[in-house]
Amino acid sequence: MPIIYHHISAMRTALQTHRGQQRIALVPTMGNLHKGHLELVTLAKQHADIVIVSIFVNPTQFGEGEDFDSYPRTLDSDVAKLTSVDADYIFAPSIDEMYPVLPPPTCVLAGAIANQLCGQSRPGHFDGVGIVVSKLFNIIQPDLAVFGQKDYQQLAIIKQLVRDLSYPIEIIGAPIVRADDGLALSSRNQYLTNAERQIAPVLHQALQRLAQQLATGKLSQQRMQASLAETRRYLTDAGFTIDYLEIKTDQLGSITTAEGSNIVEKRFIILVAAWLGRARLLDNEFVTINKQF
Ligand SMILES: Nc1ncnc2c1ncn2[C@@H]1O[C@H](COP(=O)(O)OP(=O)(O)OP(=O)(O)O)[C@@H](O)[C@H]1O
Ligand SMILES: CC(C)(CO)[C@@H](O)C(=O)[O-]
Ligand code: BAL
Repeated sequence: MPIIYHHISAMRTALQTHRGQQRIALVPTMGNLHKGHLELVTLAKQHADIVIVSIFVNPTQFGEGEDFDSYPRTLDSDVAKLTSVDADYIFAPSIDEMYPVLPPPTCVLAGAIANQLCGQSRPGHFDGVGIVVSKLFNIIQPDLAVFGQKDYQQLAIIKQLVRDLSYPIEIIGAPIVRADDGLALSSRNQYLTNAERQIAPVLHQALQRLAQQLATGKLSQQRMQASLAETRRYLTDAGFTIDYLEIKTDQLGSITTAEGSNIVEKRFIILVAAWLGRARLLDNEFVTINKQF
């Protein structure tokens, strides 16, 4: 069973016996763990000797009117799940422990990459992620940290944070873990009613369909926009309210258009966020253009 620490000083002391001798991995989470989180731990175990899972529902990344109060907090069952994958430590601090002053006057801002996609509909969200992840990195000082590709923008922002603040930490992106019907696992899936849960896999199906359309033939800006518009209609008809459906480079830059309006990139990513009832679902899918085009 993993050892649980609620205080920064005790967590740091425990890690002293490992530091320098064993490779330490951090898996940051907000708890209410599912198979997606457990895969992050399994991946971390493959790259490190000691795995710490942090469980902290971080208030600074929730906006006004968001689900901070109702976010599921399930520490006992999380501990049981982490025992099954052999996690070594759980770091589960209180809000006071993490934030002596709330909101913290110190900011970690990610710039342009954070002002698009999820950052547009959740202003300040990535500032909150930036500060809490910086704090976790400083407290744990891991050799590596694992984040899921489901939250692709978050992963890109954390890679930028590590580069810009010179953290000596390797960042590993873990593939999206899905239910059998293709729905990306997420703690917020439990906000779906039974009827909505039947519809939810359409999100991934729509991404796969769009990816297939875009991967074949010469891809012009017009054809890309038409396929995006058609997919937006398809999702809206299925009952989703689309927050965004966009195509970006793997670094989350804009797609470039050459003369003749053809798309330059041969590999790019489709990203979507869409509401279904009370749940805001995220997903993404990479597209690689078939070689002959
Ligand atoms: N299905 C998944 N596949 C891979 N990684 C995942 C998956 N779901 C969550 N993660 C990763 O787990 C880490 C912790 O995420 P978090 O605790 O917010 O879980 P979540 O299921 O994404 O919850 P939420 O519903 O709040 O988005 C993040 O790095 C996230 O990308
Ligand atoms: C990285 C994280 C644990 C920071 O609170 C959170 O944003 C999440 O669960 O993805
Ligand atoms: N997994 C992302 C955390 C959040 O939605 O706040």
